[in-house]
Amino acid sequence: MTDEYREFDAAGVERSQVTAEHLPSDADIETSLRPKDLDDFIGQARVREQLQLVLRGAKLRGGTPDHILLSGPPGLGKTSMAMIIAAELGTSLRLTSGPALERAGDLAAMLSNLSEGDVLFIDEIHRIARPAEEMLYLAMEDFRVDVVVGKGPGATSIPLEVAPFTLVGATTRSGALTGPLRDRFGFTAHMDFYDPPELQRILQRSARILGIDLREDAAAEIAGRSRGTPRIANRLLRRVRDYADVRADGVVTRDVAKAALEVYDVDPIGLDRLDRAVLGALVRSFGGGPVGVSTLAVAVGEEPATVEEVCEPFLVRAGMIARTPRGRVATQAAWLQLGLTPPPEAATGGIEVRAREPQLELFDDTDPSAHGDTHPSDPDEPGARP
Ligand SMILES: Nc1ncnc2c1ncn2[C@@H]1O[C@H](COP(=O)(O)OP(=O)(O)OP(=O)(O)O)[C@@H](O)[C@H]1O
Ligand SMILES: [Mg+2]
Repeated sequence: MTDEYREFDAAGVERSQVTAEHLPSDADIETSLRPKDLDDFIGQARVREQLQLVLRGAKLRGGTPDHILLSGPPGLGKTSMAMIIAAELGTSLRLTSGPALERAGDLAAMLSNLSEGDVLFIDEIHRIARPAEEMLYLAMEDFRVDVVVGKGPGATSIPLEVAPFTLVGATTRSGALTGPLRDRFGFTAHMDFYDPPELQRILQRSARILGIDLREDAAAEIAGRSRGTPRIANRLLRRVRDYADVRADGVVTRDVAKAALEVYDVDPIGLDRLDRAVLGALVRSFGGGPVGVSTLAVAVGEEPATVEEVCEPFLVRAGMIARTPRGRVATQAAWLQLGLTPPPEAATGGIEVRAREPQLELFDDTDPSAHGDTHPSDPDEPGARP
């Protein structure tokens, strides 16, 4: 591994190659790999179709489209999509982020600089400060802002016109948005994890751009370990390229990809260090749950937000964690993933888990052979069936 690609966290621990978080080393490469227009954007067929209608409709009428909210886990293409929206509209994109808009004045300056039809992109919009958020309501609805000058009884508010613009907000936590803000978006696009064939096409496109000789079965292998996330797929591709260049003849075959991913500790379904830590804590320290997300975060030494936004969505999607009103619960798949026998009351995944009731029937009315898993009853295992 070359040093320029290595990332370390505050504690000096090397960052995993498979987290979906945006790392500084991504910056340049991501720019070159970003899809440029809607046709170039692979996957998210539904979102693309919906967006196309929103954008074309506005173009036909010669107006600006409604404000658009893009929501979904990190690395699925929200920023790319915002850039595409501006490109499709043939307007310019102004970029900022929620945490940068601490004071309403910052936002007022941004808004008053917009030209008609511009796209204003606010990344991490759920982190916008309250005063800026209130100013945004008015700007989104009436295309004006009230700038307060002075303090106390002498303060006056000066109304300021804002050119009609389209706000594109991106968030990894649409649930954290206040109701009034969410209501002011005319269209919300939910970006979902990509399936392996889509990731394979993304990898092949990236390989073409980066000049990597990537064989089809190798692309499939990497796609399967990318956690449904294009950013991770592209990152793994770069790691596999390093390996191919250093230890092979530069050609990425399936065997080269497999060997490389093994070196980088990417497990066959793409779980990373944090995923495994969360599953391990949930199962081993909390007996499978239910446990609150902040308790879980403390147990693995991470911020609750990271566990909730970066790690959990994929584990839920992979059917390993269930969210219940009483907390997070490990499903049978999670126990099996860790090589442990699931207790009888473990959820099967994707179902609502009920409060303390005898759940033995849960197994009895499923045909074990149907999912190739016989749930052996180990007499030493607590909770094993007689
Ligand atoms: N549909 C896609 N087709 C091809 N490449 C994609 C696609 N979606 C994302 N990518 C690639 O993944 C990278 C990450 O995407 P992007 O930065 O848009 O994600 P994001 O959702 O904004 O992430 P974050 O929440 O961390 O800001 C991009 O550089 C791009 O190369
Ligand atoms: Mg982004």
